[in-house]
Amino acid sequence: MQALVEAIREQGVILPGGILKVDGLVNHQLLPHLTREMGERFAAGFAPLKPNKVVTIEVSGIAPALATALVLNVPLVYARKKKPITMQEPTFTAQSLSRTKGGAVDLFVSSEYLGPGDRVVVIDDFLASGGTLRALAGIIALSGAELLGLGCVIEKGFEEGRARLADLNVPILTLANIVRMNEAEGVVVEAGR
Ligand SMILES: O=P(O)(O)OC[C@H]1O[C@H](OP(=O)(O)OP(=O)(O)O)[C@H](O)[C@@H]1O
Ligand SMILES: O=c1[nH]c(=O)c2nc[nH]c2[nH]1
Repeated sequence: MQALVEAIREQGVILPGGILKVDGLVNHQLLPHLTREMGERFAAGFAPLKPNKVVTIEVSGIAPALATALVLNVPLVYARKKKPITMQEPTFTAQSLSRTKGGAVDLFVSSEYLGPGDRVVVIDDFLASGGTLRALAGIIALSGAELLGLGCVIEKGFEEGRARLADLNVPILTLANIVRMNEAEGVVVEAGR
């Protein structure tokens, strides 16, 4: 997605610990036209699989996931990181590590909104180590739903999350790929795959 690649080139900042700051387009401020195109790209890629639900994780996954769900015309379910008292039991839960806040994070999805018969596409903002998507895939498996595909806005190819998720045996679609990033070269980014 060329517009995304250009926005990352313009705004991406390398932070310590191998973190790419893209707060101006994905993680704090959103650019609606860019978000809409993300949704269109994911929807075009996944529509042939006939999903009936999009699943993501709060908070940064919600915008691209909603843009995708709008085009596919299916509901969007987002995993919560704290279980609210409104959430109906039984719930499906898994743990992941937060890359930007540190520490373990619990993810919760209620059986009220995910279960057998659901055909799910997962959308998130970053694919880095793959740990978060692995946790969400675990929740989907626990629920009895079928995972059809994974879509991430930005892949950090050098963290090799894609290879780690290969055993899930589903297509992985990303819109921009960070090949490497360092002080000398800056952020080396190409179209996703
Ligand atoms: O592939 P991984 O190594 O698991 O990294 C990707 C995850 O890390 C971020 O979550 P984080 O909890 O940092 O932030 P968020 O609250 O902005 O979604 C991001 O939103 C992805 O969900
Ligand atoms: O804002 C972010 N920048 C990153 O580099 C990253 N990796 C995983 N999750 C991330 N979030």
